[in-house]
Amino acid sequence: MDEVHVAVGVILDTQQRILLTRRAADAHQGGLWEFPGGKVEQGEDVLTALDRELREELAISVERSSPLIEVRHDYGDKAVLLDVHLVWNFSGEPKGLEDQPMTWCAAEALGDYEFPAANLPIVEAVVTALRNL
Ligand SMILES: Nc1nc2c([nH]c(=O)n2[C@H]2C[C@H](O)[C@@H](COP(=O)(O)OP(=O)(O)OP(=O)(O)O)O2)c(=O)[nH]1
Ligand SMILES: [Mg+2]
Repeated sequence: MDEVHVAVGVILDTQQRILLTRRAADAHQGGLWEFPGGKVEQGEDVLTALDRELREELAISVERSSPLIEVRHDYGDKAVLLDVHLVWNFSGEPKGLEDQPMTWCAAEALGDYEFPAANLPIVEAVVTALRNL
């Protein structure tokens, strides 16, 4: 099965809270919370894709980021490579341009949200990264 390359942003505010959005009910892994992002286009650099997706979905643009983790996961109906980056600084005020629910969540509260199965190692990596600041 072809693997879908996805640029994913763990977007932090000044208090190190994390921006979560909820996937549309009819989308793949619908209704679950996610870290914003989307598919890398043919020939596109992952950071370019991340910036483009965050502009499209949230009207923000990435100012400073660092790689966090790469996660491969096969859902059966779809295989993904999540290329996850911490977004330390961004410009603009995030708003759900696709009417997606949105919330800021402290790292220690990530366990209260339902994520797609592929996100488990991401959540662990976020908690570790923020604990070690
Ligand atoms: N953005 C994002 N996608 C995730 C996460 N976890 C996870 O399994 N995925 C999966 C769900 C999807 O199969 C794929 C991302 O695709 P997407 O639907 O966000 O892609 P996109 O924004 O380009 O949207 P579209 O072109 O399909 O409308 O990665 C996550 O935390 N964030
Ligand atoms: Mg998306």
